[in-house]
Formats: sequence, structure tokens, C-alpha cells
Amino acid sequence: MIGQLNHVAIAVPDLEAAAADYRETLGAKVSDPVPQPDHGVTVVFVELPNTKIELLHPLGEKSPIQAFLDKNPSGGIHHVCYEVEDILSARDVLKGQGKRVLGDGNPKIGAHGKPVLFLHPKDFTGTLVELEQA
Ligand SMILES: C[C@@H](C(=O)O)C(=O)SCCNC(=O)CCNC(=O)[C@H](O)C(C)(C)COP(=O)(O)OP(=O)(O)OC[C@H]1O[C@@H](n2cnc3c(N)ncnc32)[C@H](O)[C@@H]1OP(=O)(O)O
Ligand SMILES: [Co+2]
Repeated sequence: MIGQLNHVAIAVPDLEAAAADYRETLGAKVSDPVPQPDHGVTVVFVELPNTKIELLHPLGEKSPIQAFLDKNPSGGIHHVCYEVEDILSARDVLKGQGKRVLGDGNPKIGAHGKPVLFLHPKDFTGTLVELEQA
């Protein structure tokens, strides 16, 4: 069902410092911060030759990453995102297998302009999984 790794997301307490680490220390191509109000995060995209890293910082009062950062104040790997050819059929197959789809179960438009869904970390060995329509 899953295809390429689209991105690994890292929740960070200081977006500018994390962006500087990737841009200056690690020498990667790094975007400016992009607010994603529908997702409650501000994102910096790090482009690697074979995948992307998303640096995430809470945006707004009810950010879905706030509790994670409270538990991991230095930051940490927050989710992995896999591409799927057909997100609605992937969702239905996973639901049929008892996996919890987060939110209202309907895809939202993600940071790359494509539909995305999230799957509960407790159903995937402690890892929050994002699916993105390829
Ligand atoms: C822009 C977009 C894109 O790329 O296109 C994005 O990525 S937006 C990225 C931000 N959006 C999202 O993350 C949306 C989906 N996420 C959510 O709905 C939420 O963050 C949940 C995953 C349900 C967690 O919510 P919350 O932290 O409030 O719940 P909670 O503290 O009760 O956590 C329940 C249990 O799950 C664990 N838990 C929470 N977040 C986790 C994570 N990221 N990875 C692994 N485990 C995690 C907690 O430690 C806890 O375990 P224990 O009970 O053992 O202590
Ligand atoms: Co993501």
C-alpha cells in the first residue's frame, strides 16, 4: 500500500535555531517558515536528495504538537509520512483492519497541497504515521 517516504517531521522548540542547524551546520536547502493554520503548525521544509524533513513548531492555541513538545522539551521526531496512491481506499482498508484514523476521518490538504491523513501512534508501534496522496 505505502510507497515512498515523503518526509520525516521533527517537532522543535525554536524554529529559527533548528533551521540554522540544517542550513548552516548541515548544509541543507532550507525554506523560510510557512504557517499552516489548518494544521496548527509552522513548518520549515528541508530538502534532501531523496526525501524531506519538516521542522514543526506549534501555531495557535490548540496545536496538535503542543503536548508532544511539553513532553519532549528539546524536540523530537514527531511523525513519518508515506505516500499512497489512493488515500481514500488506503483509509478504508486501514479502518477495516481496526487502525484509528485521527480527526474526523476525512483528508485535509497538507503542506504540499495534497490530501493527508494521520494514523494513531499507538496503532503503529509508537509512531505517528501521516499518509499523503502521491
Ligand atoms: C502540515 C502537515 C503536513 O505534513 O502536510 C503536518 O505534518 S501537520 C503535523 C501536526 N498534526 C498532527 O500531528 C495531527 C495528528 N495528531 C494528533 O491528532 C495528535 O497529535 C495525537 C497523535 C492524537 C496526539 O495527541 P495528544 O498529544 O494531545 O495526545 P496524548 O498526549 O493524549 O497522547 C496519547 C499517547 O500518544 C503518544 N503520542 C502523542 N503524540 C505522539 C507522536 N507524535 N509520536 C508518538 N507518540 C505520540 C503520547 O505520548 C501518549 O502516549 P502515553 O499515553 O503512552 O503517554
Ligand atoms: Co507532516
